[in-house]
Amino acid sequence: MRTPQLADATGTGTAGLGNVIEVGGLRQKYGDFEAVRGISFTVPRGELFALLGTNGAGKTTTMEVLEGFAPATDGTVRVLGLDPVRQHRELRPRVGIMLQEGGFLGDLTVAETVDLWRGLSEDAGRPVTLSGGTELPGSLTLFGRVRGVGRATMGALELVGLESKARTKVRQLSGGQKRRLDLALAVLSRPEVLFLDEPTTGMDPEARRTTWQVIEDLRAGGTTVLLTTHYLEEAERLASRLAIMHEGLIHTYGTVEEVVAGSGDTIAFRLPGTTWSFGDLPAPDGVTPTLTYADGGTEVVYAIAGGQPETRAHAALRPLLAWADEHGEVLERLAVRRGTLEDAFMRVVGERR
Ligand SMILES: Nc1ncnc2c1ncn2[C@@H]1O[C@H](COP(=O)(O)OP(=O)(O)OP(=O)(O)O)[C@@H](O)[C@H]1O
Repeated sequence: MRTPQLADATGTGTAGLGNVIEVGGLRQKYGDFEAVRGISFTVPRGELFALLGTNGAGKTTTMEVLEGFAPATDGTVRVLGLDPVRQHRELRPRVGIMLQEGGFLGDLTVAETVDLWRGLSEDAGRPVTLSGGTELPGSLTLFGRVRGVGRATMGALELVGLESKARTKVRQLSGGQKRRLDLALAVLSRPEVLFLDEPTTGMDPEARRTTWQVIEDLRAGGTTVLLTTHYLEEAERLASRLAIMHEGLIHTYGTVEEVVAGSGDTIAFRLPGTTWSFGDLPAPDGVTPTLTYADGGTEVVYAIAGGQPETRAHAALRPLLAWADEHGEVLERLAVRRGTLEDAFMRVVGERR
C-alpha cells in the first residue's frame, strides 16, 4: 500500500501533484468500533478510482469522510486540496454526490425534483416553480405548477434515460429509476469531483450500461470519480485504479491489470485414468497441481502465480507438454485461464477469513 504525501496543506483549493483526492492514514471510529483502520490512497485528476470490498469493509464510511459528512477520527483527507469538513462550503459546489440511498420527496414529480435540486445548488434563495404550496425546510417556499418541463431539466433527464418519467411522482419510480434520478442530480452541476456510492445497484443491464456511459463521458470531460461497487465487472470496465477493502483495511491497490496479475493464471486439463497422483506430475515453478478424480479420469489444475504475468503460462506449459510427450499422454481439454478480478477479490477475502 502506498502512503501519499499530502500536498497543499494550505487549503487554497488547488490539489497538489494533480491529486484531486488524497487520503493518508485515515481511521474512522463509531464509538469504540473502528470501521476504517488506517487507509491511504490518492486519485489523480480525471481518474476513476473504485473502492471494492466486502459488506461492512468501510467503503461508505470512507466516502462519507471525503464528502464532509463526518470529520476523520485520525489521518488526513483532502478533496481538491480542501478539508471536506472545515472547507465544506467552498468545496460543496464543486462536488457531485450520489449516496447509497437517496432521500427524495415522494410527492414531487421527477422534473420537479430536478428543478428543486437545480434551485438549491445554484441559488438557495431563488424561487423554484413546483406543485402547489409545498413547504420545504428553510426559507424556500414552492409554488405554482409545472406546465412544461424546462430544457435544462429535460437535458438532465435525457442523460439518464428518464425523460418519459418527467411528470411521474418520485414515489412511483422503481428502485433502478430512482438510482438514475439520483445520478442525474449528482451530475447536474457538472462537478469536478463525483462520489458514486453503489450507483448501479438495482438497475437492469441496459440502464447499467447507460450509466457507465454517462460516467465515462464525465470522466473523459475531466471529472474525477470515486466509486464504490459490488459489481466487479463495473470496476473492471470503469476504473483506472482500484482498491479492495476488507474489515477496514485496503489489502490490494493498483491498476486493474496489476491487481489481476497478482491473482495468477490457471492451467487445467484432464488425464485419462484415475491412478495419477500429484507426485507423478511435474511442478513448473515449484507449483504442484490439485487433482480431482471423476468419471474415469483425473482433472488436473495448476494455479500459477509466480513469474512474469505476460509469460508465466507459456513457461509453465513447456514442462507439462514435455512430460505428456515423454509419457505418451495427451492433456485433454487443456485450458489456460488468466486470473480475474473476482479471483483477486476472493483471494483477499479468503486469506483473511
Ligand atoms: N453510524 C454507524 N454507527 C455504528 N457503526 C456503523 C455506522 N455506520 C457504519 N457502521 C459500521 O461500520 C462498518 C463499515 O460500514 P460501511 O457502511 O462503511 O461499510 P461498506 O463497506 O460501505 O459496506 P456495504 O458494502 O455493505 O455497503 C460496518 O461494520 C458497519 O456496521
